[in-house]
Amino acid sequence: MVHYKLTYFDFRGLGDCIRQVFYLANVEFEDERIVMKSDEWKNLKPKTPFGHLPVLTVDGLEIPQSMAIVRYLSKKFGFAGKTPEEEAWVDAIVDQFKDFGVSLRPYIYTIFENKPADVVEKTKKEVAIPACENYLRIINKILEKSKSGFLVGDSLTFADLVVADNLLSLHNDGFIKKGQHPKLDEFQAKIHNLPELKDYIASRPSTTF
Ligand SMILES: N[C@@H](CCC(=O)N[C@@H](CS)C(=O)NCC(=O)O)C(=O)O
Repeated sequence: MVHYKLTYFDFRGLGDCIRQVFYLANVEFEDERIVMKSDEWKNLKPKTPFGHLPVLTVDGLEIPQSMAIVRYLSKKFGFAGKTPEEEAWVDAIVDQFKDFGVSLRPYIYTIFENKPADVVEKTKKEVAIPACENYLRIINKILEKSKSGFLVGDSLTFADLVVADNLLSLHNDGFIKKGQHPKLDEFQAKIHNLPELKDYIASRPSTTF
């Protein structure tokens, strides 16, 4: 049996969609959770392929980069799209999610660098909120056209996992208010209530992001 070990931090972040693929596929994995501000991470960081987590170890082979990992597992377990065109759309949505993350950076830095409250608020208003509105508009538009309620095709793909978990973070951060985007709320609930995921989602440590 293949031995999978996922090394990530003790929050959802970029790692939880990977954990969720294992639950969906009902495949055992070692879920190694590390505290970011710890000596354990300080010692491990230089030994990782790219100096970041997540890293997936497959029978001793290390694979870095969250989206490469989730795509690799999804291809193996059948959640990457059923045709080359579906695969392209799954990748496009995930790339859009990554672009959204990049566009939020100036705002996130104001928080990490403890900038004065007025600078944080200004960056939130001028950068983060418009970026968020643009991203949510794109996802909404895709869902409005979807007949299955999934983002691509008629079954779940890893794009659904990535987007649904990110929507939860945007709710937790106050970027989305309950009821403001019913289609997105409905979508997130649909994914997180899938029978294969429901118990894990209910029992996982509750973190803001
Ligand atoms: N593009 C990378 C980004 C990885 C990344 O930035 N990971 C963060 C946690 S989400 C990290 O390792 N932070 C700790 C550090 O850089 O020391 C991916 O998607 O895996």
